Amino acid sequence: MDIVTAQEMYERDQAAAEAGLAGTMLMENAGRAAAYDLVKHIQKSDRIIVWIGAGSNGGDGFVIARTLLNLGYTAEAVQVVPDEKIKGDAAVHKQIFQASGHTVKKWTDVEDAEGYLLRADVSIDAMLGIGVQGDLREPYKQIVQHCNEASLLRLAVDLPTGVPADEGVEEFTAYKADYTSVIEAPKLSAFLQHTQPWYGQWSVVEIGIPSQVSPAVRRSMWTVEDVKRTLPSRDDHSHKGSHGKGLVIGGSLLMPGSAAMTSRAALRSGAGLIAIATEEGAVPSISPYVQEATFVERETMELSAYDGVAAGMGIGRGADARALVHHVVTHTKGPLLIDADGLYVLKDFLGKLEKREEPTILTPHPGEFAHLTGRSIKDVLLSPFSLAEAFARRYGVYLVLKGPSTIITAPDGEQRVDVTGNSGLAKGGSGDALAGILLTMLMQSESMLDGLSSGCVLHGHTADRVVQQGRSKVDLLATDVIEGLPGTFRTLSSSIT
Ligand SMILES: NC(=O)C1=CN([C@@H]2O[C@H](COP(=O)(O)OP(=O)(O)OC[C@H]3O[C@@H](n4cnc5c(N)ncnc54)[C@H](O)[C@@H]3O)[C@@H](O)[C@H]2O)[C@@H](O)CC1
Ligand SMILES: [K+]
Repeated sequence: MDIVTAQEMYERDQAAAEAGLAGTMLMENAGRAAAYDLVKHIQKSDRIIVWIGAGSNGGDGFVIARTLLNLGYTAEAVQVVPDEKIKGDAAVHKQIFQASGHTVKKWTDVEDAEGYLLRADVSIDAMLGIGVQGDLREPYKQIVQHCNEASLLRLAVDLPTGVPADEGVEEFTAYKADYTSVIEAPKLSAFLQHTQPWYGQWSVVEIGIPSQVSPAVRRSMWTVEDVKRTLPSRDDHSHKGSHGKGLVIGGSLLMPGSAAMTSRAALRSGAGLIAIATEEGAVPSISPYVQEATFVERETMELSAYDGVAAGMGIGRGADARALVHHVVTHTKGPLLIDADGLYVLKDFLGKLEKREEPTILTPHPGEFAHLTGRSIKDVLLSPFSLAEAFARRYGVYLVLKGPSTIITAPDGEQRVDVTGNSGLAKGGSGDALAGILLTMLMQSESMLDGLSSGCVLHGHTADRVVQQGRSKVDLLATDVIEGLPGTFRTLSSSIT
């Protein structure tokens, strides 16, 4: 499913119009689709207010109110702006609403706003959508404040009023939705840490724009269904060499667990062979946890003898670590993933990445990405899509920017978003497990972007499954996720079991 900016959404509407789907038709489709989606959250006995703003989001509101009344719900349409502001397609639908025998109520006629809201059970916000610019003006602001304080179910259409569609906007006042029915495609703000909570739960309603006419968007969600569709199958005649021979360069005397978890996660994800290059003193702690792995010495390791290398977890941030990662970056010929401490020390010679011919994969969380880019974490969280794209293009790398919505960016700027996983993953070790899964995926997948996206979903989806099956978000450990991988592979494809 595509993820769009406001501009891309307008281009899509425009393309539909050129194909003959007039704005009024799309509005009818959007309003009806949203109404049928929203009623899943509404009881027949509920008293509903539909708030209608000045633009096309308000136009959707007239269609929604008419549809709800047709279905026998108790709904009032409240127009929050003067009549002359209702124009174009929205005016057409206002007229249809009135010609159907319904009355449009005006916000200016509402006396005792608090009492009015107290009598309602459900509020449907069709005030503003992707057209919002700057902070809310009146009367939107006071209506939003009243609604946010009232104890009613808050539903929204396309976006909660006031939430910007795009990234980069820090300050705004917005309607706090419990649920949002998103029109046609999710907007960037549905995935950002500071805007996503305003949506509540959300899902997307399809409004009839033919995909053939939609301008291509190089940004989409990657889901369990996509993993099922693309996961490499395991040939009956395969041998251990067919599934990838990987090298994990990580761990140290004080941090042996990281390399252990990365290696075990790689093997649990189907890698054929895993070798570990670690500090000698760490071997006794690592080997019992991952008996299938072999060990090589860092001084003599053959960096080009592997189908994939993952480096950096638990190596520390000192001069030795820096020299190690420099050596790895300049001598590894095949695909190379760098994580954790490796990213920290990489900062000093980022330019070396541009010279690599085989894929480089960096897997930072926002703090590590802030360090790599010299930006603040706040900037990264405000504009992760554009910063990730610029970085991936500049250094020619695949960037896996981890978070509740993980953004995977290819060197050509194409982006995927994985929203699986839960707060139980916000713990030490999660990144090590993910790096191991990604190491295997990058050795086995025909498309690097598909493989990395699937690796992220495998990790998050497994965490979700393990939590559903008895662990909680409080006690979930990275090792639980690794041991949950077999269950995930079993459920994903019959050809894998
Ligand atoms: N053909 C289309 O374009 C379709 C549009 N659709 C709906 O239309 C919406 C986009 O419509 P519009 O482009 O008219 O935009 P909006 O309906 O989001 O809002 C535009 C209006 O908001 C006012 N406004 C902007 N910022 C404001 C602020 N800070 N305070 C107060 N008022 C402000 C503008 O003056 C304008 O009157 C989508 O979100 C979607 O809900 C759907 O009906 C599907 C089809
Ligand atoms: K809205």
